[in-house]
Amino acid sequence: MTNRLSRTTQPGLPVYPERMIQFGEGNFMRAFVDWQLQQMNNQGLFNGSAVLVQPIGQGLGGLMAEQDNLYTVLLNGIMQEQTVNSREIITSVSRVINLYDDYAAYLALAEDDGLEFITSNTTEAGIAYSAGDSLGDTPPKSFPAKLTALLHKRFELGKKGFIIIPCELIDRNGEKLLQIVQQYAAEWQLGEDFNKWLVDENTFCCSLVDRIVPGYPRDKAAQLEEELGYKDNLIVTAEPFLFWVIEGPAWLSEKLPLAQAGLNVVVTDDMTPYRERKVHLLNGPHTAMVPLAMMAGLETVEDVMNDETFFRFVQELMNDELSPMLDLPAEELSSYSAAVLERFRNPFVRHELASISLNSISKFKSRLLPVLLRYRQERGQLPELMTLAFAALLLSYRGDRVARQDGAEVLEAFDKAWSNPDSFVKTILADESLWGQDLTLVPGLVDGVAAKLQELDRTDSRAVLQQAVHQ
Ligand SMILES: NC(=O)c1ccc[n+]([C@@H]2O[C@H](COP(=O)([O-])OP(=O)(O)OC[C@H]3O[C@@H](n4cnc5c(N)ncnc54)[C@H](O)[C@@H]3O)[C@@H](O)[C@H]2O)c1
Ligand SMILES: O=P(O)(O)OC[C@@H](O)[C@@H](O)[C@H](O)[C@H](O)CO
Repeated sequence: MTNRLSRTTQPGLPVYPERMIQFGEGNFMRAFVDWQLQQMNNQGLFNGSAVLVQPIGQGLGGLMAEQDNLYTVLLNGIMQEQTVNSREIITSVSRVINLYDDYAAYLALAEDDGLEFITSNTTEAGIAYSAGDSLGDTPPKSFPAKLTALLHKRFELGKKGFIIIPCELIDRNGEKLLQIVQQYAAEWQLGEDFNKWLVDENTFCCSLVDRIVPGYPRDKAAQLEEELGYKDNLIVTAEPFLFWVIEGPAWLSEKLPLAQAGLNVVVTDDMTPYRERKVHLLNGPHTAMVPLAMMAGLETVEDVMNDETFFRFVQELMNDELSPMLDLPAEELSSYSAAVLERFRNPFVRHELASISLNSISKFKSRLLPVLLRYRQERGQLPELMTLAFAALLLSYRGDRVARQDGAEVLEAFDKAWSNPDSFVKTILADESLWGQDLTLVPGLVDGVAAKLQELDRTDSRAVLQQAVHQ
């Protein structure tokens, strides 16, 4: 029986003053932001830790406390053809506040002049307005309302504002967060002076994060415990690759010297091209491969990459259909695509297709649909592989071949449309609540998707793919 990871079983680990408030204690943030704080601390460039705020009642705060807020990050993968297998005990988290248990401790963060930064990842669902929240709630329900309460307390104390960098994977996340905070400020009548302080004294940045973080290595936990010599219930596995684009003022690079620490971080005044490249060339292929591969019985991204037919599908999708539609230099797109393929091929992390499949309809809408529509518009024909992936997605939402994971309203819309198979494609493509527009108006789309869907339903996805890709 090995000892649990703690400051007692691992004496002598450094302690840093709190400089960042971080909403979200999930796997991603601990392997991304906190891992980067650690790298800066290791080089004596930051000397700071993050105090984590658990944004919903259920979370990892209890487990973190049991381990004195320590955990191990394992980086496994191949980077620039070199194998990376590293492990590190992360000491850059000071504590986790569960604001449902101790709201006073949360609000007290406003008093600490040492705290300069706020980061967050509350999933795509987190940056949202929730009607009914009020300043007196302990706590308010939504993340932006919780943040507004903290900022208001800070303002009342006459202190300086924060540099706020949300990491949620939604477009223009910093602007959206500020907008909702302003909405609460208006609703709660916090006054003109607060509104002015909010904008003048705080810096809301938009950001884009990129690192594949499969999380806790359930299948290898026992073996790792033996290798590490301690038990750690919060191990996070991640790929070595990382990229963080922060749209913000140039001086931020000095305040938060991530790039100086050798980390792949860009501070820019326009993150748009980076966002499009990542969302369409990494997340897009992820979402496209999921229904086709799951219907063929594959389980992980690595399985897809090791299967010749599926690999060709991914490669041709990226090279022939996605890249030509992106407004970036061809060279940059091809080197990014090559890096993505290398990351997908990572033999050390088990990235489950089922986990990527969560909320696939909204993912298709943002990751693939805009490119499909642009292709149709510019080339006067449908992109074959994207159309095939779209058909496979719609078929997979019949629910009889692979498990569906999506919101109740989405599943209801599909069940209703599938109740009449003859008109299914037309009904579902007409549903503006799913796609933000009536897709039956796109010339040829209903027939194109319906033909592929029938083909997939008649045979199997591998056979259909074999016809579609260039052998
Ligand atoms: N895992 C990856 O490879 C990866 C990579 C890039 C981005 N992301 C994004 O990061 C997010 C979190 O991923 P993870 O792997 O850390 O998951 P996780 O389940 O480990 O953590 C989820 C975190 O989000 C919080 N949360 C969940 N629902 C919320 C809500 N409604 N309001 C406020 N907070 C909420 C939880 O408290 C927790 O801190 C996802 O949305 C994902 O898109 C993940
Ligand atoms: O995390 P999700 O569920 O939004 O999407 C699944 C993957 O596409 C995603 O996690 C990528 O691996 C990640 O965005 C890489 O940075």
